Amino acid sequence: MTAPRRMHLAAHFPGVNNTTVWSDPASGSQVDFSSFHHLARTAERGRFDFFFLAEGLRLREHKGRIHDLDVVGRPESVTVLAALAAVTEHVGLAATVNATFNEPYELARRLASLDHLSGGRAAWNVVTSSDAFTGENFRRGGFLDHADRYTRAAEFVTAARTLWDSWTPGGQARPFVHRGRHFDIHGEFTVPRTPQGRPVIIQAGDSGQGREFAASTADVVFTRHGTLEAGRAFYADVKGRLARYGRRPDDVKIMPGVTVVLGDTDAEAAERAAGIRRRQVSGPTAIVFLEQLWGRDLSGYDPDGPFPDIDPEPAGEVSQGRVRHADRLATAARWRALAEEKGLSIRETVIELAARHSFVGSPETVATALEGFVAAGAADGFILVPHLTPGGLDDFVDRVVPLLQERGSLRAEYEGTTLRDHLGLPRPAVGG
Ligand SMILES: Cc1cc2nc3c(=O)[nH]c(=O)nc-3n(C[C@H](O)[C@H](O)[C@H](O)COP(=O)(O)O)c2cc1C
Repeated sequence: MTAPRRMHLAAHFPGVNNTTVWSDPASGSQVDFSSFHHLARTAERGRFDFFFLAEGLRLREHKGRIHDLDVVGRPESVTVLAALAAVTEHVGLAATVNATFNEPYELARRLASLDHLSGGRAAWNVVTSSDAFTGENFRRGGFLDHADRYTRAAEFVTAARTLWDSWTPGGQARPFVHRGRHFDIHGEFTVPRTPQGRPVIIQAGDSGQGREFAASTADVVFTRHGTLEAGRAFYADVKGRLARYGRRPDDVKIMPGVTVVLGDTDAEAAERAAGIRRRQVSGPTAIVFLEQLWGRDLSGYDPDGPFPDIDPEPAGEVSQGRVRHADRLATAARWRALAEEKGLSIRETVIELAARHSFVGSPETVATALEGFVAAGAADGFILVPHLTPGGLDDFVDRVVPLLQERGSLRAEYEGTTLRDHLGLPRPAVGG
């Protein structure tokens, strides 16, 4: 029997979504350091590659009020990770930081500092942000179109690499120069070359441009394509783009964000999953979910009743922040067809659309399914998104991780010290 392929695992600290059941009595603070500490230590106990923090630069609004499904506020990622560096030893520390509103010199300095403080465990998830609403927080306002956001992001990473590479491995600072469309900078970088040479780059965009950016630049791709079929298509697409940049399939790790619900038996897990889904989508949550697409007030509808028979308002905006629907009428028609075909209420339809769990079953069932994804070329690993903070991955690490380790599909111990070591990525040569 050949050994199974090793998978890479990461832990996602819950953020802006309705995955997290903040109303659960077992749910803790999203701000207290003890929450970050607990989840990061759990990830390390499970020999995960990295701990991941998302970023939202503006609290979403719904009907002019702070969106009550969101965590109301959270601390800045690099700062949190710097504190975690002191209380963890091995696990990678990945910060989502926007490339539209920051500047290369300042961010490269912060990430290089994190790489030093953590002994080579820093990663940067390069996101571009999607809206003028977020931009209003900044001096630059809306600032860039979708297309320009990726050219800026690509140039941002190139500039950051120039800065990271400007010190010789021997410890000499050399002047740097970067001249491009978005940045024209030169000078001397203040942070010596870091343990990883350069922090790991993660990318999370899904458009053609986002995928191209990932293929040219990223070490890890965080994707939403968490079903077997969609995962395989995405995986083949992104890996197929690499050769154009002189890269090999193994140079980029593809990691979908997934949820796991465990039980002693598959039946018990299925029952728990159904209960969690209902808590993730309350009646009012379901109406809000629909209003985001409809762009109009639907508060008169009964969440346990049939789907609205009126159409969305094509130009209506009741929500501000990261909700995007390309074609509202077509999407509404699709949702309505699903409701009618299965005889579902509004709430049941939203549960079906928004709260499906990726892996549900006993520890054996889940371990086998995760391995199946990797074997089938749908993923190189997974970013686990728990529904509870901070204890939501305790069970996974206690019950699934030992099985994966026994079967050889997950490392039993860390074999290197840096995040690049965990991911099997070489330390880049200066200027390479
Ligand atoms: C799985 C996933 C996670 C993301 N996480 C964040 C995030 O934490 N913060 C953020 O500002 N944007 C996040 N984004 C948004 C992307 O950076 C990007 O702005 C957005 O997907 C639009 O780009 P696209 O059209 O290429 O998909 C995420 C996107 C995906 C697919």
